[in-house]
Amino acid sequence: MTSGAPAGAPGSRCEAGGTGVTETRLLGVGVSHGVAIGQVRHMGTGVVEPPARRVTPADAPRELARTRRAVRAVAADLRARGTLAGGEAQAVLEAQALMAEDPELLADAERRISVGSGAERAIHDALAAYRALLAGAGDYLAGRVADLDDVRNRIVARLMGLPTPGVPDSDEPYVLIARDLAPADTALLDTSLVLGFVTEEGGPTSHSAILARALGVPAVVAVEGVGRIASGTVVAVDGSTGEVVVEPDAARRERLAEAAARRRAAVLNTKGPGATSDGHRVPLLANVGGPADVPAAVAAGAEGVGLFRTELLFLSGGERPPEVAEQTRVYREVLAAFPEGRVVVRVLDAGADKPLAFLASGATEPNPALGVRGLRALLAHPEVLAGQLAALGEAVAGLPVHLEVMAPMVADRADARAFAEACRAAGLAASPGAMVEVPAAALRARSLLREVEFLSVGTNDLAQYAFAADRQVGAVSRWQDPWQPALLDLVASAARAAGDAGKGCGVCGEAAADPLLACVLTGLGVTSLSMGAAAIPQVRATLARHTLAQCRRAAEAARAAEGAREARAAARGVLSGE
Ligand SMILES: C=C(OP(=O)(O)O)C(=O)O
Ligand SMILES: [Mg+2]
Repeated sequence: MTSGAPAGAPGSRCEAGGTGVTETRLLGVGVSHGVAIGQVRHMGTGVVEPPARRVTPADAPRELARTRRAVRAVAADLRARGTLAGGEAQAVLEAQALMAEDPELLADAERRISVGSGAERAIHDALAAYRALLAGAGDYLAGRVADLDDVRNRIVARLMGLPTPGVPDSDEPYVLIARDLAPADTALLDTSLVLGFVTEEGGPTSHSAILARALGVPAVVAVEGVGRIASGTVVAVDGSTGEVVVEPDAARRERLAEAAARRRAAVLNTKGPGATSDGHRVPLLANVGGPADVPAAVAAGAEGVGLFRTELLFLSGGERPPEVAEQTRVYREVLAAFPEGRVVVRVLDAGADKPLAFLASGATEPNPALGVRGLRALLAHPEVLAGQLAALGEAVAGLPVHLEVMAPMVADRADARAFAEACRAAGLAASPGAMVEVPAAALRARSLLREVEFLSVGTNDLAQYAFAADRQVGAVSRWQDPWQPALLDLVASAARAAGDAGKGCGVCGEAAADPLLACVLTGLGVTSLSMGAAAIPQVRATLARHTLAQCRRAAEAARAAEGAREARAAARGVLSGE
C-alpha cells in the first residue's frame, strides 16, 4: 500500500494499492482533530416528500390545527434538546425553534390549506418557498438552509407519523455520515457511540464543524461522494489531514490506531501552562460564549479566556439589549472563574451572521458581511457600547482577574482610536485591544497599535475577507482553510508589528485549535492562542514537543508553500522530521 501525501482539492478521490488490497481515499477538510475507525451509519435526514393529498374546505380547520400542533411540538422538542445540550448549541437550537414558529410560515401554510392542500404538503411547500428565499439571499442566510431543511423534515415527519429524522439507532460505536449535520442532532450526539463524523457539505466554520470541536469528536467536512458509502462499511477518518479511507487495510488501521494512542498518551502526560519544549510561553486560553462554557474551559486547564463572545447574551434578548444589571451578572460569572487569569471580552459583534434587530440601520444591505457590522454597528449605536462597557466596569470591580476588552471588525486606526476612546470615556480599567479580522488591519497593524494595547487575530473572518469566501458557504471552504499561505502572511504581519511595539498579538479564530497550526502560529510570533476548550489539551501536548526554533522553521516552510495542503505538509515535514 502506498499512502502518499494527500493530493488534490477537497472532496477528491484517489485509489491506493500495493499489497493486493485496494483502499479508496476521499479527501475533505479536517475540522476536528483525532482519528476514528469504525463502521458507517447514515443520518436519517432524507427529505420526506409528502403526498399531494387534496382536502375539502370542511377539512381545512382540522388540517390547520394539525399543522399548529406539529409546529409547536417540533419547536418544543428543539428547545428541550437545547436545554439538554446547553452552551453554543442551545442558541442554535433556539434559532431553529423560532424558524419553525415563524408566523409568516404558518400564514403561508394556512393559505395553502385553504385552497386544498393537506397539512403535510402545505407546510412542506411553505418551507420550500422560505428555503428558496434563504438560499437565494446570497449571504449569510444561505448558510441557514441546512437548519431550515432539518426543521422541515421534523415537522413533515411528525405530521406523517414517521420517526423523527436524526441520529441512527445503534448499540455499537459508529462513524456518522450525513449530508450536513443539523445542530439539533450534533447537540445530542452520544460521544460514547459516535466515533467521528463526516459530512458531504459544510466548511471549517459551519455549525457542524464548530460543534464537532466542542464535543471533541474527529470530523471531516466537504467530502464529495461520502453519502454513497454503504452502511456497515469500515472507514478511517483523520480529522487532522481531512482523509477518509474506505475499507482501510490492516497495516493502515494499525498505523492509525498507534498514532491515535500516541496522541492520547501525549495529551495525558502534558500538563501546566502552554509552552514550547524549550520553555517559550504561549498562554492557552479558551473561547467561551457565556458562563455555561466555563466549566469545560477550567477542566481543560485554560489559563484564561481569549475570546468571550458576548453576542449570545444579546441574541437571546429579543428587541432590546439586555439590561446593564443582567449583563453585569453574566460577565461577573465568567470573570470570577479565572482569578489571577486573563479574560478578553469582545464587545458585541452584531451584523452579518449575527443579526440583531435593535442595531439594524434600517436600510437593507445587499451584502451584510461587508456592511455595518461589528464595531461599525456599535459606533452607530454608541449607547449600546457604553452600556456594555459600564456593565464590564461593574462586573470586574473587586475581582483579581486581568480584564481586557477588544472590538471586532476594526478596519483602520480611526476605528481603533474610537474604540479606545469609548473605553476611556467609560472609565474602564481594562486594556483596549483590536481584533484583526480585516486584511487592511493586518497590513497596517503598526498603525492600530498606536491606539490599542493588544491585537487578537480572528482567522475565521480574516480568511473570509482575504479570500472573498463567505464563511457560511461550504462550496468555498477551500479558501477558508486557515493553512492558506496568504492568511499566514497576514497573521505574520500583525504579529511582527505587535512584537516591534512590545505588545501582544493572540489568535482566537478556529486556526488556534489545530495543534500543528498552533506551532506555526507560535513560529510567526503569535503570543497567545485561544480556542474551544476541547482543543486545549492536544494543542498543549503538540506545542510541548517542539522548540521555538522548530516552530519558526515550520512557519517559514508553510509560508513558502503554494497552497493550504502544501503548507500543512511542509509544516508537518519540518515538525515531524526534526
Ligand atoms: C474569532 C472570530 O470571531 P467570530 O468567529 O466570532 O466571528 C473570527 O472571526 O475568527
Ligand atoms: Mg469574527
